[in-house]
Amino acid sequence: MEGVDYLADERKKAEFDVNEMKIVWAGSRHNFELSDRISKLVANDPGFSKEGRTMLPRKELFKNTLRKATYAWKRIIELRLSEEEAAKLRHFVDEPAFTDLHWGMFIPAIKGQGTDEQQKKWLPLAYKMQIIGCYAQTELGHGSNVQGLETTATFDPQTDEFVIHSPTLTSSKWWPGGLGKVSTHAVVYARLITNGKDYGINGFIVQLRSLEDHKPLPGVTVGDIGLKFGNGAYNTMDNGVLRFDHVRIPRDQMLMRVSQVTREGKYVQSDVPRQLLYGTMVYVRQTIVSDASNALSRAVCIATRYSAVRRQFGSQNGGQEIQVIDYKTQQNRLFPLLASAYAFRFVGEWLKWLYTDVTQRLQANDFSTLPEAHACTAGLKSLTTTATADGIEECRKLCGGHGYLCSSGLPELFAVYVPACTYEGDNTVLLLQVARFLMKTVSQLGSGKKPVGTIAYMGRIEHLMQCRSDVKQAKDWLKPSAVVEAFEARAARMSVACAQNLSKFDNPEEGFAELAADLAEAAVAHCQLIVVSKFIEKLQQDIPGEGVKQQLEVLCGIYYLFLLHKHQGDFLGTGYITSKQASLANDQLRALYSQLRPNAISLVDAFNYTDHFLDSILGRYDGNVYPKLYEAAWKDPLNQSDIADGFHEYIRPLLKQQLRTARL
Ligand SMILES: CCCCCCCC/C=C\CCCCCCCCCCCCCC(=O)SCCNC(=O)CCNC(=O)[C@H](O)C(C)(C)COP(=O)(O)OP(=O)(O)OC[C@H]1O[C@@H](n2cnc3c(N)ncnc32)[C@H](O)[C@@H]1OP(=O)(O)O
Ligand SMILES: Cc1cc2nc3c(=O)[nH]c(=O)nc-3n(C[C@H](O)[C@H](O)[C@H](O)COP(=O)(O)OP(=O)(O)OC[C@H]3O[C@@H](n4cnc5c(N)ncnc54)[C@H](O)[C@@H]3O)c2cc1C
Repeated sequence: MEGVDYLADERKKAEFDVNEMKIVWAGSRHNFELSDRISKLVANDPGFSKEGRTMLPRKELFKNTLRKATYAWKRIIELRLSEEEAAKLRHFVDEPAFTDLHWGMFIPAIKGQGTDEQQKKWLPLAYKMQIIGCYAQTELGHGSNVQGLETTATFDPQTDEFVIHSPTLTSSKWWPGGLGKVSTHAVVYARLITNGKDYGINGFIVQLRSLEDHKPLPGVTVGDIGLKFGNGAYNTMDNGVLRFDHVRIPRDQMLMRVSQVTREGKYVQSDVPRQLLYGTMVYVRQTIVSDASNALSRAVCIATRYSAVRRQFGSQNGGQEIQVIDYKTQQNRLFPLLASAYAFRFVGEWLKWLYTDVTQRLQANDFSTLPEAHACTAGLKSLTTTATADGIEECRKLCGGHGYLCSSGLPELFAVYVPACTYEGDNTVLLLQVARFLMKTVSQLGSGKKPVGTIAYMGRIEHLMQCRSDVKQAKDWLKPSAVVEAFEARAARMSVACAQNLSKFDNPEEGFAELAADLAEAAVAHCQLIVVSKFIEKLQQDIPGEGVKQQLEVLCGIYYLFLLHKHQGDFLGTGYITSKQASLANDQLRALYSQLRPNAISLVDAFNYTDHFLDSILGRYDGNVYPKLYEAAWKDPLNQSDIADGFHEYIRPLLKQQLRTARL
């Protein structure tokens, strides 16, 4: 029945002001109003329909994405949307496209690594989309190891040009999004060679295609790398392959903020750290952390609503069966994911602040916080994307068989999301960057250099190495100080243990390689401490709205107690807690599940997702799941006729043969 809210009873149970929670989730009233307005604008526009997307063959799917991206641009111009509104519109259109890389990496790379003059020349063209760009770093043979890239950019002083060349098959650029079929330009990362000397990697703006007929320019071989995981999903993106055969570009297309090559071919290093070459990656890793809460909350919204609709077992005297959300096992799988979505939201907000802060400092030539910004963006990108990808898959399982249908929205969400664990730095490789930062920090303790920011706790290392938890009863685990100390002591002890083991090796690099798995675990402990601390700090702010703060306290408790339970080996092994205290933590966790249960539906309503954005029959706002699943099945192309195509060729002969066999 249309118009009936099957989840109305659930919504009546809420013990907090959902509208105020929507504002907390959005980050501010302004953000809420912006998201609300733009998401509805997109949902109500048939030009952005998602109908049949997972059924389209690749060519049609891709063309449809081009149509949508162009239509989005048209609406952005017609409605005179600001940059912020335009980014929101692209977000709610919800289809990976070349525009993500144009706006998300090509433009930021020019902004971050181009001189003022270069920005003045290229940015207006890019802002008007008169050129379309991508970020071409990864090669067939090298992705994680940026210093290992093989493409060369050799300066020719005769002509004042760089010659861009792919010397080997493995030097072919491979993966850049938007490269295969759309981009006219790319920021290409190549080894800078001048006067016969190799100065390592630098960025260059290279035109790839004609702006007239879009044909690849002479010396450029470019195409799509082929079909990727999942139906629809990331196949809307033209991840590309690119080879250069001595392609010439003017010298001033080398991005020259970090280093320059003069007219005479002299290499000049600016007084900014070389690591700024990696700045675009830091920026994108930060946006990926913010985006993790979008993806996870979406999956959790679907699984929570469906868990309240779905009933199994326990019917008594002909009454209704039990809602699966009431099973403790379901809660133990679902509620920590709900809590994680909120936790990642807040740590994403904080990371955005950190990124803005480091950017302002860089502009004032203060590079002191760059290592911390790198460690935080790398570590949190790794932590949040791993948890989100695993969480989406868990949500699919939480929806039982129906979660496996594309109409649940979950398979496509997973297929689109899971490469986040790999792109912008493989998650293990990034954790090892955090571990290096931690080992450096431990090695400098006692040198007089005071650790600050997210590693300030290392400054209390003596206390953290010997303190013990003073939790005596389950509710003591609700005290922020008890929790923060537990996570600090665990992280500090794991780092110190790694440092002690490392010191046993004569060659530190050999030791690092041998102990890499332990180091990655220490990095995870450090990153989890950051997320827990930022959630607790959020709760120390003034949070208006009846019951809102209390719900966030419950979520925060679930987040850290679940982590404590899952990693209790670390907490017990480092000797900070006893097995009795671990068991009390688990008692408290169960109690928090019961407190959360009546609020579960309203907590996912607070994400304020439209049905268009969720694109899931199981996650519909009104909970009207079964009729809609039934209706959708009949839209499948296989159901266009009663008799399947292929019946006469394949099924009929088979049946005849069986008849003959039966007669024998
Ligand atoms: C694009 C997305 C945005 C779209 C936006 C559109 C709007 C939509 C609206 C909303 C936004 C939603 C956002 C969601 C995004 C989803 C879409 C994503 C699309 C996919 C994009 C994918 C793009 C890519 O994958 S690009 C390629 C990325 N490649 C990598 O990440 C490679 C990883 N490898 C490395 O980074 C390096 O090789 C390394 C760090 C592993 C090692 O580097 P190295 O060998 O040079 O270094 P060392 O280990 O020796 O370190 C030396 C020294 O440098 C320090 N360091 C290293 N890296 C950095 C850094 N980045 N910054 C600062 N410092 C760094 C390191 O710590 C060492 O320091 P020491 O002090 O110890 O010497
Ligand atoms: C969907 C998608 C979009 C992408 N978009 C772009 C783009 O727009 N532009 C671009 O330039 N690139 C892009 N990439 C490429 C991406 O950045 C790389 O794939 C990524 O950096 C990982 O590198 P890799 O593929 O070389 O992995 P590899 O390094 O080959 O990883 C393989 C395995 O080796 C392990 N490993 C590697 N090094 C180490 C180490 N030192 N210690 C321990 N383990 C290690 C990894 O953990 C992993 O398990 C994209 C990739 C994908 C999947």
